[in-house]
Amino acid sequence: MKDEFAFIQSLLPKKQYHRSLIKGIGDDAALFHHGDEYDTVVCVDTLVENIHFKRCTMLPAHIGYKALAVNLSDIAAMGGIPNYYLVSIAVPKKGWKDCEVKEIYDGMNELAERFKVDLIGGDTVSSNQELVITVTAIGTVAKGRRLFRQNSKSGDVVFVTDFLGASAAGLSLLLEHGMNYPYAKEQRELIEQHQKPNPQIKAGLLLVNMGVRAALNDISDGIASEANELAEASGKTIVLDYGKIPKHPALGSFSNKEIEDFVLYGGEDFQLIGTANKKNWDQIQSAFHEANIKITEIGYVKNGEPKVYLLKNHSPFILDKRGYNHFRKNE
Ligand SMILES: Nc1ncnc2c1ncn2[C@@H]1O[C@H](COP(=O)(O)OP(=O)(O)OP(=O)(O)O)[C@@H](O)[C@H]1O
Ligand SMILES: Cc1ncc(C[n+]2csc(CCOP(=O)(O)O)c2C)c(N)n1
Ligand SMILES: [Mg+2]
Ligand SMILES: [Mg+2]
Ligand SMILES: [Mg+2]
Repeated sequence: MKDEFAFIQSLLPKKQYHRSLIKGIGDDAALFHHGDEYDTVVCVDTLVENIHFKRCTMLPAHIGYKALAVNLSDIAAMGGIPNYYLVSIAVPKKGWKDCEVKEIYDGMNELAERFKVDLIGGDTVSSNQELVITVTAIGTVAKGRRLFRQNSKSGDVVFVTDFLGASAAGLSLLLEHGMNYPYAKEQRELIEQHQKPNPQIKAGLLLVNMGVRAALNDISDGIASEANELAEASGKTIVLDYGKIPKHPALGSFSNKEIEDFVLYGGEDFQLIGTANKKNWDQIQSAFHEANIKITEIGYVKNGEPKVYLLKNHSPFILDKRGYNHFRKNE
């Protein structure tokens, strides 16, 4: 296989059996009609040993925590509330103690308790080499209020939550020094963001509860990739200003080139990038301020080809859909 996204495009079904389906393949999660007040939202994501983590980058509890977090992040990107999750785990025949596998579940449980999500099932199998964990998350979103990637309109503000770049920087430290190294406080902050990302459920909900039109996507593959997904889904041009993108304050010891790579292409920050009507922007900012969630304007949407431009030192260049792509070489 050459390209993850081209493969997914080739899977789009030509027909649909159920009228209750609102959105299938193509967003962070699928959505279908459920009752009068809510729609159901469902997503699934997998972590694979030596692709998403190594034994030297994550403890078992981190693996569990992150496997659930990446799914709750997709629910957040739809403006949903997570309710349930299922876990499928393939455990290598050698190298994993029972208590370590249990710790994976302890890590999941820590996050599940925070967001009040119930473990309702799963599957347990063996594998020959590597550990694989797949989580399916199920939630609800207020009827008609979902935040699809295709919702961007010309004139919208582009925004991002919190800071970017921490996870990739944390990973680079872990790959260089491992977990048992006397890291400085700032370095530990970056590592924590990599091992235990915080799904922005509250941010998605704030937008939904305000009833504003917004497009939303969570940042798993890097902002360059996710901004392109918004542009493609909405058929609009997105212009981002590099100077306005909030870089994690603990990145200070890295070079400008490294910071740029982490922020634009690193991925796994699990922040939300979105667009919203300019006329609602003040209201959105106040609501986020009150909820103590950082949100930053980083660009705008305009009519044109579905592309992303990045303004750096006032000159624009095309920001390619580069970032993490399974099957492609990731620079
Ligand atoms: N193998 C597959 N079969 C069917 N649908 C798929 C498959 N892989 C991905 N999809 C669907 O394609 C869309 C995009 O998936 P993708 O995994 O890129 O999004 P994501 O989960 O938000 O990102 P990430 O996995 O990087 O966190 C989703 O609707 C997803 O359900
Ligand atoms: C050991 C190790 N090497 C590299 C990475 C980086 N990485 C792996 S998958 C991915 C994108 C998100 O995954 P997906 O698209 O499947 O959601 C990224 C940025 C890592 N986490 N651990
Ligand atoms: Mg996503
Ligand atoms: Mg996915
Ligand atoms: Mg991905």
